[in-house]
This record gives sequence, structure tokens and C-alpha cells, in this order.
Amino acid sequence: MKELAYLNKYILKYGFRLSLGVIFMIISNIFAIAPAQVVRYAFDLVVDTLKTQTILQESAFYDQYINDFFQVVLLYGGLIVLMAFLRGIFLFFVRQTIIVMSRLIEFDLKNDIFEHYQKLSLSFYRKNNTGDLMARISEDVSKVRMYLGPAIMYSINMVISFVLTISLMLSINVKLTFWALLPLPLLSISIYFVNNIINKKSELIQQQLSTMSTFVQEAFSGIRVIKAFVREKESLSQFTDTANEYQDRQLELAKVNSLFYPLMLFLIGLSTILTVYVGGIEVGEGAITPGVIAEFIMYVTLLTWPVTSLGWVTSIVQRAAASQKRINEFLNIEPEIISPTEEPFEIKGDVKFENVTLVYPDSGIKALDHLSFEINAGKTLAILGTTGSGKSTIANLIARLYDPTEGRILIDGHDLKKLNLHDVRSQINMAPQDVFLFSNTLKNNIAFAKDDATDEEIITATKNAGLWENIQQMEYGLDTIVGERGITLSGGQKQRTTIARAILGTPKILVLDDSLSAIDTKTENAILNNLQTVMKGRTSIIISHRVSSAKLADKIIVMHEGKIIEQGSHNELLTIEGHYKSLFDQQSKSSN
Ligand SMILES: Nc1ncnc2c1ncn2[C@@H]1O[C@H](COP(=O)(O)OP(=O)(O)OP(=O)(O)O)[C@@H](O)[C@H]1O
Repeated sequence: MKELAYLNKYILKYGFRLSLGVIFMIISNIFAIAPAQVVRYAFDLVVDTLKTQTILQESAFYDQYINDFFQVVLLYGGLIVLMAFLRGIFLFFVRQTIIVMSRLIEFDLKNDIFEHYQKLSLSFYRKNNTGDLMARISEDVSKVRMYLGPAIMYSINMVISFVLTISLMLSINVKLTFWALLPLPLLSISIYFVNNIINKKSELIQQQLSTMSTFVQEAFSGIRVIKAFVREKESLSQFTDTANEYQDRQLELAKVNSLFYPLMLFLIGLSTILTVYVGGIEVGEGAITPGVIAEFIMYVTLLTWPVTSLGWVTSIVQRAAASQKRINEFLNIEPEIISPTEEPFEIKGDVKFENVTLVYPDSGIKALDHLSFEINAGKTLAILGTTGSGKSTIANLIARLYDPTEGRILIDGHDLKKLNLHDVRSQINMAPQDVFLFSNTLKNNIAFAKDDATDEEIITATKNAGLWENIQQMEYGLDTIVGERGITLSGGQKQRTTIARAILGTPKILVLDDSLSAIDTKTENAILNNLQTVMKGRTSIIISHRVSSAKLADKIIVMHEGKIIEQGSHNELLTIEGHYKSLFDQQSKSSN
């Protein structure tokens, strides 16, 4: 239960609302209890009137007497209606304070979790799948909200109505109170157990629902593959299987639910019977008036919901504690990469790797092995190499998405780890190898990192990225929606969109990670030429598998298994009979 203590700071923040809620709850309870006494008076009045009626029947006051009787009964009736109305109004205020408080905390909590998620390193995202991250920010937070809203509200209500009602009952008749309340703890305990069964079954349903949604999501995003391999029938039958399982689990829950209400009604009925039976004996002995029986039946009805809620609230609190535990697991993870300073830093563009080794924390793979190289501001570095040789890892390290396991990376002679992280990242733009576009317009995708980008700047960026001609042919131009992950664009168009995004705002260091691979050599040459103008005086790092992307660079390094095996300019490397030369020969042959 200690997990829920994390939420106390939020409860304190909205303490005023909660206190108001408690006051409204007390008032609404008073208006709920008071009618029972009015009923007793009315009941006793009816009994008395029935007794005296026969005596007065012959008297001259009889009509007046009956008239007065009806007026008093009417008054009692009016009082009951008025109190029910006031009770309703205050219950409205209770919900407006306590339930609204829970919604506000839910909002704060979701924002805090999202903000924290964003600070966590990439290795965290490799270890945890998206479904799990989503579940904690949505379903788990919803369960926690059930504790903050309904559970807190009904617990307060329970305490107030127990104290007020039971003390009133005891002050009237102890024996009758004992018998009337006897079945209620049983009700509470059975509801707790039934609720637990319901929760377990609901969880199974939830799991099946998420299996079903994952399946549907995959089926639709992979629809091209499904159609191309004519697997629609198999896909449908798999869906039917999961849907059947979902239906079975729902039916099981429905069975438990249908047991739940009869059980509740049985125990409440038992309470009423006991009240009438023991109350009757007490009336016979002259200990109470008959009106008390009616009053007690009303009290029992009033206590039914708080007693029921006791079992319900207990299981809500248990579930909320389990959910908060899962949320805390993530909230307690410290971001591995943090900015050590707030001091502003302006990048010139010198990049130096000093004996850098990187072992990926999650896979244990040594991606870079004592790597050293440097590139001066304003120059272009091309990185070539076999697959898995560590090229993208260099890009990840320059943007400080990971920190080296050994060695240092220097930007303008300063250790990257000691610089203002926000300033560094905002001056380094990267077009990553795994292209990611948001399902938004092309314009918004390109202007992603520069909110104030003008249309002119965006158009210039698309021209330099060799994308403008394509955009002009599109019906909606820059306002074309690219679909989920850019599904409506070709591979090359997607790559060029990310290049436009990266060069917009002319970064101090530009990293293109295999961003020209799906582009024909003619367009590639045009883009590389444009880059020379756009990136004049700025540092560019071009990662590629193709010699054509590298040949214009001031310096080329060739990687293999995390190490540099060759380095120099295009002409220098052609003089060595090595990997670069053989790549050059192969690629020139295939392009002829
Ligand atoms: N985020 C990561 N977590 C764990 N291991 C990784 C991660 N990224 C890459 N690796 C591993 O590190 C090694 C180097 O990968 P990297 O992506 O840097 O190679 P690359 O030269 O860019 O390859 P390619 O040319 O195929 O893109 C590979 O063995 C890869 O499996």
C-alpha cells in the first residue's frame, strides 16, 4: 500500500477541494438520515390516529381532526421531498469537488509520466515495449484514478454515514441495532471476494483485448504484405480465434456479475426481515414505537451502499496500489543522460573521438572499439563500412543519445558530457537511418524542429534536399498529409523529407545516416552539391554504403567491426588497394 504514498503530494495540492468535498459529504449525509426520523414521526402519528379515530368518530371535532392529520402528513411528506432534494444538491457538490480532484490529479500524473518518459535514454526504450509504456500511462493511471476519486469519496462517505447512522440507531435501541446490522459485515466480505473474482476476470478480458488490438493494428499496417501473399483468409481466421476467446472471457464475467446482484439483494433482504422481526418483539414489549421499525429499515437501506462500497473500495485500493507500483518502477528510473550544466554553448563544429569504445548497455555488443578520429569545423566527413561496423553508433554518440563506455568525444575541444545537452542537440541535426515521419503534413514534418520556420525557408530546404519537384506534383503540395509513418511516400521521398528536416535551420553539425541509399545517383549528386553551399563553414558527416556519397568529402573513414581500417581523401584512398578501392571498382562497374 506504501506505493500509493507517492500520490500524497497531489492530494495535498488539491487539499482545499478535498476538504470542501468532506464538508459537502457531511451535509448530504445529514439530509439523507433526517428523513428516517420524519418517517418515524409520520408512522407513529398514523398509528396514534388509527387508535383515537374510533373514540372521536362521534365527536363534533372529528372532521377538523382528520383534516389536521392529513395536513401534518402532507407537511412530513413535503419535508422528506425537500430533504431529498437538498441531499441531491450536496451530492452534486461532492462529485464536483472530489471526482473533479481525481481527474485533475490524473491529468497531472499523466503529464509527469510523459515528461519523465521523454527524459529516459534510448536503452530504456529498447528494454521496454511500447505497449507496456502505453499501458502504464493509460490503464494504470486510470486504476489509480479510481482510488483518488471513487475510493476516497466512498471511504469518506462510509465513515461519515457509519458514525452518524449507527450512533443514532444505538441511541434509539441497542438490541435492534445489533440485529439490523448483523448481516451487513457478511455483505461487505462477500462483495470483496466477488469483486476480486470480477477483477481477475476483467484483467483477462483486458489482456485479450490488447492481444486483439495488437493483432488488428499489425494486420492493417502490414496489409500490403497480407494482400501480396494472399493471406486474407488466414488473417481473418486468426482474428476470429482471438475474438472468440475475447467473447468467452466476457461471458464468464457476465456469469459472475449475475451472481453478484442476487447475493447483494439476499443479504439486504435478510437485514430487513431481522429488523421487522426483532423490531416487532420490541414493540410488543413496549421498548419502541412501531415508527422505529420503519425508521430502522430506512437506516439499513442507507447503510447498504457504504457497506457494499467497503468491499468494493478495498479491491479498488489493492488494484490501484499494484498499478502505482508499476508506474513508480518507471518513475524511479533515473535518466542516464542528463545535462550537467545550464550554461549556454555555441558550437563551432570541431568533432574529435578520443579512443572511444561503446558497448551497448542492453545488448552487450561492442559497437566501437577504441576509435579515434577528428574532423575540423566546416569540413565534410564521410563514413563508409560494412554493415554492423558501427557507423550509426558514431552518429548516436555525436548527438549524445548514448555516452561512450570508454574514451571521450570532444566538441570544439570540450568534453561532450560536460556541455549543455539541450544546446548541443539543438545545433546538431540528424537524418536518422530509420526514417520516421509523423502522420501530419509534409510541411509540419519538415518544420518539426523549427516552429518559426517560414514557408520560404521550408521551400528552400526541400529544394536543397531535391524534393521540391515531387512536392509540386502533389495535389496539396506541402500540405499533403503523409499518412502513418509516411506511408503515402516512396522510400526516396521519405529520405529526402528527413534530409530537408535536417538541413532546415542550417545546423552547426549535420549528420546524414544512410539518408541517400534510396536515391538515384543523379539526385544524390545534386543533393551533395547543394549541401556544399548550405553547409558552407559548417560540419557535415555523411554515413553511407556508397562511394558516390563519399567522394566529395574532405575526409573519408572506412569502418570494420568498430574500428577504422582506412582513412584519407577519395584520391588518397584510391591509391591504396583496400576496401574503399574495391568498393569503388565494384560500384563503378555496376553503374556503367
Ligand atoms: N541501440 C542498440 N542497442 C544495442 N545494440 C545495438 C544498437 N544499435 C546497434 N547495435 C549493434 O551495434 C553494432 C553496430 O551497429 P550500427 O548500427 O552502428 O552499425 P552500422 O555500421 O550503422 O550498420 P548498417 O550499415 O547496417 O546500418 C551492431 O552489431 C548492432 O547490432
